[in-house]
Amino acid sequence: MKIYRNLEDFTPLENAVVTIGTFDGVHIGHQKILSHLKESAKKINGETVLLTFYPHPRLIINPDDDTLRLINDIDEKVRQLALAGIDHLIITPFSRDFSNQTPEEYISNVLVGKLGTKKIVIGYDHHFAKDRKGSLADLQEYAEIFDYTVDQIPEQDINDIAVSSTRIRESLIKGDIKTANLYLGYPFELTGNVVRGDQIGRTIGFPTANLSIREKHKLIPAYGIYAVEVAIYDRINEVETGEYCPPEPIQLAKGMGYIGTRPTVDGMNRTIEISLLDFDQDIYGKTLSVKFTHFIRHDERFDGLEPLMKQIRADEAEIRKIYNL
Ligand SMILES: Cc1cc2nc3c(=O)[nH]c(=O)nc-3n(C[C@H](O)[C@H](O)[C@H](O)COP(=O)(O)O)c2cc1C
Ligand SMILES: Nc1ncnc2c1ncn2[C@@H]1O[C@H](COP(=O)(O)OP(=O)(O)O)[C@@H](O)[C@H]1O
Repeated sequence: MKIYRNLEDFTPLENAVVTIGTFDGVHIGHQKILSHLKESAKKINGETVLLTFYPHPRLIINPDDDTLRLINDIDEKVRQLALAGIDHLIITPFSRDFSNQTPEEYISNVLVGKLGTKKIVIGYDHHFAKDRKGSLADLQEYAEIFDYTVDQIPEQDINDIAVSSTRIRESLIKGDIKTANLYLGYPFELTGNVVRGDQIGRTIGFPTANLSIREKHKLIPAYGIYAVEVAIYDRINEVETGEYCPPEPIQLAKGMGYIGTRPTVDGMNRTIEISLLDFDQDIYGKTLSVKFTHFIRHDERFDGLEPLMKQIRADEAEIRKIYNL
């Protein structure tokens, strides 16, 4: 997959098969669109192009919007799209200029002029251009003039996509990892850098790597304890342009994930901590990608560190059983 961080850097293709959207989650509904895109491209010997926006359009339209909760950060999304087999990924800032084009300008400048679109795959409810005035009807109106075809994704499939996104978000908020992962088609993940905590962990026999999540708008699952699979990276760099190579982890490990306020030690803020099993290394400053596979229990207040340690030992036993460790 080739990545472009700007529409201007893209050279129009002979046979571009294009779709446009935020694709947050790249879940099973999105994956259906992406397979349709790939099949269509194969038929006309074309290449697949996905145009997405970053930062999220809602943040450009309303910068103070604090309600946006993303299933994927940008790196996670890029990796999932590469796995889905997209040929060209354009990540473009959703600027006012871009969004102020008329439907006709957008079709002729962007779709035809910049991308070389031969087929566009779009949902029946897709809107674009100034004031979201552009619709499927506009795409169809200009199809003959500009020599492209339009594939409309049926309403039922779009509803499925909406259901998937909603189900994933609701499930994560409840801690129902099983349902979230079912709709995602892969395990939900959090990516963050390891920062210093209060260093109590090592004194109770469970050192925990404290994660600072990189995406401010990332959806954080319910407080609780989870079984997690962790990939440790030296650092994941910013998404670069050019041929995409997924970053190589320096190590893989399994562990216990904790999300909560640490009520037992009168913690004030939410922390995300990972205690890795059969692991004893300094990983401050490293980047962790944490895949959530099972929910174990809710966050609880214990009467002191002794009962908390006893419970964490029980959590560990349960997680070892899950992973056969
Ligand atoms: C598997 C696991 C389960 C945990 N469960 C709880 C809990 O139920 N209640 C709580 O107050 N803290 C819980 N903690 C958080 C501990 O209080 C925390 O790891 C400890 O205070 C160390 O903090 P530190 O990272 O600042 O060193 C849990 C931590 C782990 C790794
Ligand atoms: N098994 C392990 N799981 C997680 N972190 C570990 C482990 N072994 C060693 N470490 C290191 O110890 C640090 C956590 O120790 P801890 O006493 O909990 O301090 P802090 O409060 O700074 O997180 C981690 O950031 C990591 O560098």
